[in-house]
Amino acid sequence: MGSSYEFSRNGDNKDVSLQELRDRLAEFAQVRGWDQYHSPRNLLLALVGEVGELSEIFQWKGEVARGLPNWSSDDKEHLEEELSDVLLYLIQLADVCGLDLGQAALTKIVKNASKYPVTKQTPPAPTSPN
Ligand SMILES: Nc1ccn([C@H]2C[C@H](O)[C@@H](COP(=O)(O)OP(=O)(O)OP(=O)(O)O)O2)c(=O)n1
Repeated sequence: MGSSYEFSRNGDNKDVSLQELRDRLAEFAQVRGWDQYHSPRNLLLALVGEVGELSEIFQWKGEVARGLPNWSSDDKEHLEEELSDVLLYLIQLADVCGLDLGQAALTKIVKNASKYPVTKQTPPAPTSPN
């Protein structure tokens, strides 16, 4: 039983679409009979729980440099997993709400751009020679 691609990874490095993730998640839930539990509220609570697990990774670490230069590969793998859990629940939440998350996000980016137009940046003040 199970889908032909259930355990396959994206081996050719092509972009993964939100639609593919949505479809795979829908099948994952459907073949396990978990649809009944995947109400919007339950998925939201699961999402918030995973955001908590994601936060724990950064808890007490102080500021973290971009690119995580000093992190072990185990720590980075853990971060990948928790980020994925958040994304996967977010995609499922949008799906059971009947929303197109990709289109909604694109629309929101356009809206953000008109709310925050690019302005000419004032260069930083020169430092005093003495
Ligand atoms: N009813 C469920 C249960 C799990 N998942 C999927 C979405 C998440 O990607 C992952 C979450 O699984 P766990 O609840 O086992 O959480 P973790 O993977 O974070 O495990 P743990 O909390 O033990 O670290 O599984 C799902 O879609 N629907």
